[in-house]
Amino acid sequence: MGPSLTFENLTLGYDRHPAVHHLNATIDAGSLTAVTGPNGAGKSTLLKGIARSLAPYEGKISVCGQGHNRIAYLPQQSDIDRSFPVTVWDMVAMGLWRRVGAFRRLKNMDKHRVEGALNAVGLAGFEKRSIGSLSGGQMQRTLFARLLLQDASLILLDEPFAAIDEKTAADLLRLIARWHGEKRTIIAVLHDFDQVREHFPQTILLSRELVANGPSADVLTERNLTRARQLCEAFDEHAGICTRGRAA
Ligand SMILES: Nc1ncnc2c1ncn2[C@@H]1O[C@H](COP(=O)(O)OP(=O)(O)OP(=O)(O)O)[C@@H](O)[C@H]1O
Repeated sequence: MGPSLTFENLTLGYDRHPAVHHLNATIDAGSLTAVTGPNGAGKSTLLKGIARSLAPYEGKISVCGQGHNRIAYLPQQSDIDRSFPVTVWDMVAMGLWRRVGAFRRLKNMDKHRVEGALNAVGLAGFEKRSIGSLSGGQMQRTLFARLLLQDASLILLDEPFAAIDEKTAADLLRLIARWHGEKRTIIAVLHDFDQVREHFPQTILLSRELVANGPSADVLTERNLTRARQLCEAFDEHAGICTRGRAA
């Protein structure tokens, strides 16, 4: 079972400007949650906070339960340097680092694991290709194969289906459903509300602050979406960290 998460008065930001503001919400252990909201709503920032690549200005994120340290984070494709000279095989094999160490040779069993992950994402035969030569969809499949090997209990996906075709999205959604069946906790930043309604039981609707949190059908109402848009439009980009919600 993956861990549960609690956000308590969480404020995250950059250069003292808040991007996620006074967030209070919970994510259940083993749940499949979409984080959605307008552009600039703080969705990627929230994932960075959970992945611990960004420390809170205020409040905290508690990750509780077994395997709370086994976090896999898939950043947006635009954040990944594809000019790095590495093959598909090596990129996927990096998913085993935690288990085998970065500099140890792979045993036969590990090699079978890498092959299995490549087969699972439909990339058999691509082993020797450099990642710089892949299409966007093939790169995303490569990154999902690496996630398969990471065997994490908390999986963070930032816009995993941006700029990929329907077939690839459907294949990757099946992998996500498999992880959900294995009771891992999965959090994905998404923009397609129909996709969220169909495949993600829980949603956090964010617009710097929390708009709504709960079952996707209850969260993704016209009323909430309008409120999210209004909040984002009204937000002052230059606002500093405020003291609202700060303990006296
Ligand atoms: N590294 C950074 N330095 C300074 N400001 C940043 C940085 N990253 C994001 N921001 C700002 O923080 C705010 C939230 O950005 P974030 O990327 O979290 O939004 P998002 O909801 O993921 O947006 P999108 O849907 O466009 O990807 C934006 O105003 C953005 O300009």
